[in-house]
Amino acid sequence: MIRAEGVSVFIGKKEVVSDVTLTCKAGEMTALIGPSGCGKTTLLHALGLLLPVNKGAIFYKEHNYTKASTSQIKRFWQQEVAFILQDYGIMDEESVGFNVTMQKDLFGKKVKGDLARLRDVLEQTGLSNREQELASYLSGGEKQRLALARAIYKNAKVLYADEPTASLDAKNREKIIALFRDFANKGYTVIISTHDAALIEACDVCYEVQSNRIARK
Ligand SMILES: Nc1ncnc2c1ncn2[C@@H]1O[C@H](COP(=O)(O)OP(=O)(O)OP(=O)(O)O)[C@@H](O)[C@H]1O
Repeated sequence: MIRAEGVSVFIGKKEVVSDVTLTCKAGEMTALIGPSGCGKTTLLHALGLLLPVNKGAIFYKEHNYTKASTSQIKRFWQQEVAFILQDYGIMDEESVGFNVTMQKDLFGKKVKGDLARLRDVLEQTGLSNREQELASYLSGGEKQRLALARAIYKNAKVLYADEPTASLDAKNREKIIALFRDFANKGYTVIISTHDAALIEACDVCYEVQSNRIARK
């Protein structure tokens, strides 16, 4: 569970996120919605501790992370969460397999980790048999699916996604929405910034960033 209490974020002198109080519950998909430029990505980044907040606090499991040390925040990123962001967080010069498992010999190219599970998550995300390929060969939509494969492999407890279906065709969109649903059904927290009507429809809670309104289905 991720909770924002009275959170405001300024970029320069501009208040981009204003006094947000929001709980993103475990087992639910929460959509951050609103017109372009209203602050969805900024709020998503603040909820993921990628951006400092200027007012208020972010809580994870009742622990106030606004006061956390750098090492506590790093542990949160490494052990608890996964990000599917617009700039992907994918290492282009590494293989697909490495990008999922994040394990290999220091100077080798061999993919390490749990290979059966790696192949399973690649199949789930429509990237079967591509573990040896360089990530730079993937399209934008494939890279987003690769980031989701990493999140599933990692068993992340909180998933942050920024416009995750923006560059997908209808078939892959459906597949990815179903995977997000599975994630939430396992009891994990899913937070998604999106304009996609089909994805919004699949969410349990919608938060309108501009008006600070919450709609629960
Ligand atoms: N690094 C930055 N420097 C200056 N302004 C920024 C920066 N990041 C965001 N902004 C501004 O903050 C506002 C909110 O941006 P944000 O990306 O959070 O909006 P968004 O709702 O996610 O938009 P979109 O739907 O178009 O992705 C915008 O006006 C944007 O120009």
